Amino acid sequence: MTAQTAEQRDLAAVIGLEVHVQLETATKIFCGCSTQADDDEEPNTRTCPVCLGLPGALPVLNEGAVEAAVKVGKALGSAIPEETRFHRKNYYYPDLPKNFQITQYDAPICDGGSIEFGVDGERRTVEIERAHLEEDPGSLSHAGGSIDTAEYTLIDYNRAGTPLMEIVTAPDFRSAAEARAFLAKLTEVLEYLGVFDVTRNGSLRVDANLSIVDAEAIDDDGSIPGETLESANRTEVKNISSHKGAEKALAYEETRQKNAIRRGREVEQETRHWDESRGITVSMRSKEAEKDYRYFREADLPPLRVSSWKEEIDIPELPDARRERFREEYGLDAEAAAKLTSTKQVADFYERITERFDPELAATWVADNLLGELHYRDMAITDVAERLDEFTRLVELVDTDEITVKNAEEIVLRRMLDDGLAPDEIVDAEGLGKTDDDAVAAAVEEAIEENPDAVEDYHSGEGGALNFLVGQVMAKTGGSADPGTVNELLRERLEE
Ligand SMILES: Nc1ncnc2c1ncn2[C@@H]1O[C@H](COP(=O)(O)OP(=O)(O)OP(=O)(O)O)[C@@H](O)[C@H]1O
Ligand SMILES: [Mg+2]
Ligand SMILES: [Mg+2]
Repeated sequence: MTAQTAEQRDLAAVIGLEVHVQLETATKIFCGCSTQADDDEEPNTRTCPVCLGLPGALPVLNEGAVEAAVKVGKALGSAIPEETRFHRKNYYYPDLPKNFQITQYDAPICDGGSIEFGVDGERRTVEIERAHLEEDPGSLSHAGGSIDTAEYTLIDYNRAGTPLMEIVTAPDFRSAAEARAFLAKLTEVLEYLGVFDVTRNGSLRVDANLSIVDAEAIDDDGSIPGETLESANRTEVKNISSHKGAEKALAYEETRQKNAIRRGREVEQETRHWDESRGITVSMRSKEAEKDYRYFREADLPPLRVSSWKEEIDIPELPDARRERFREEYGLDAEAAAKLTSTKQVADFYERITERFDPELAATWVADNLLGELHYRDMAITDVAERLDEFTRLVELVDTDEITVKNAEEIVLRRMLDDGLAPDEIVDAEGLGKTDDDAVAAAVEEAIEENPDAVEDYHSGEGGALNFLVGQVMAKTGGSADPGTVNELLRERLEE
């Protein structure tokens, strides 16, 4: 093809993701070392002969990791085969002192599946090719921060042996934005399953694959023939640690590869590195082929049968289903249902509140007031999950008309979060208890007596007079009367 025709070609990006997620277990996948890092821990202290790969040390599979993997498989709709096996993937790199990684190859624990997600107001489904269990390697820190310029590198094996799942998608994405929306959905599902902690540093790492094909090669239903996919040279950007990073790296690769093709150059099939600070991908090495890894069976681990056990492993209601149920059962609109199911903890909190109150009142208090105030303070629902009773009491104070909505929102809720006080303490301290009816009626009488001019203005039809009188009554009651009631009482009294 000449450069001329290359320029005229209509090109499309093809993207597939390999997502590595750390599974939340107490101990590592093949030994008893803890997976929980202390903030101030020293490197290479949470280790033992197994995760250091010392000769003769034998792995023992962690049941908790298998259970978490089965949950992931059930959520993805994967087939979970009768028998699954472990393999050694051989490579020489200091993050794995054994010089091989225990992983899965031809019999992964999860086979196939799919995930549905929304992007730009549309629903998309992406196929999952497989999801397998493996051990996390150690972590490397490159002096100066960048792998391609560092003078030396330090190794920490505390992470080595953390249970990982590699979830591999089909090359079904057509844009970087789609890939990012998928990652958000996947994270949400994993969090609902309770097998994953998104706040943990490095708990999700993405390898992003991208190639460019002729737009004509894409069938009407959006699928791409296998031979087109195979013949397209793809790059794999390794080890991206955020959703946003994955989107940016893919957008960069798309532009870079399209430019190369339009200039008549061939794209190298290679592994690249995402340089976050420079916002570019850089070449690391040519892409290793499967044969380079010399996969063979891990003889130290027997084949694993989960066939009967897997039936006993339950998963919770997943985000889409819960969203739908919230709309039907509680009559919420799409926006409120989405907010209230954004995490499992928020949804659980909301459902506890609805046990006591009208679902709409509960929705306003959780979705608008509570989440809004939490967000403003950089807090999460998990920071208040233990104060459910206090929050229930706050809604009750409003529901039974003991305090005004305004005071509840602007004083009580805010002080609950800022000062950690209980609602009744705040009501007492601030004198927010609504003045009783007699006191309000007395204040109305006083206001009318003291302001004959305003009363006259009211009768001659001046609109502002009533508001003025309401203001007087509110001042007399120290702001604790309900403005609506005051308004009504004044009107009745003036029309007598
Ligand atoms: N033409 C293509 N363009 C973009 N992505 C592709 C293309 N063909 C395959 N892919 C994607 O590349 C990824 C391949 O992942 P897989 O784990 O199977 O192999 P690998 O990357 O060769 O191995 P490794 O796990 O050692 O990195 C999948 O997500 C797949 O969708
Ligand atoms: Mg892979
Ligand atoms: Mg790969």
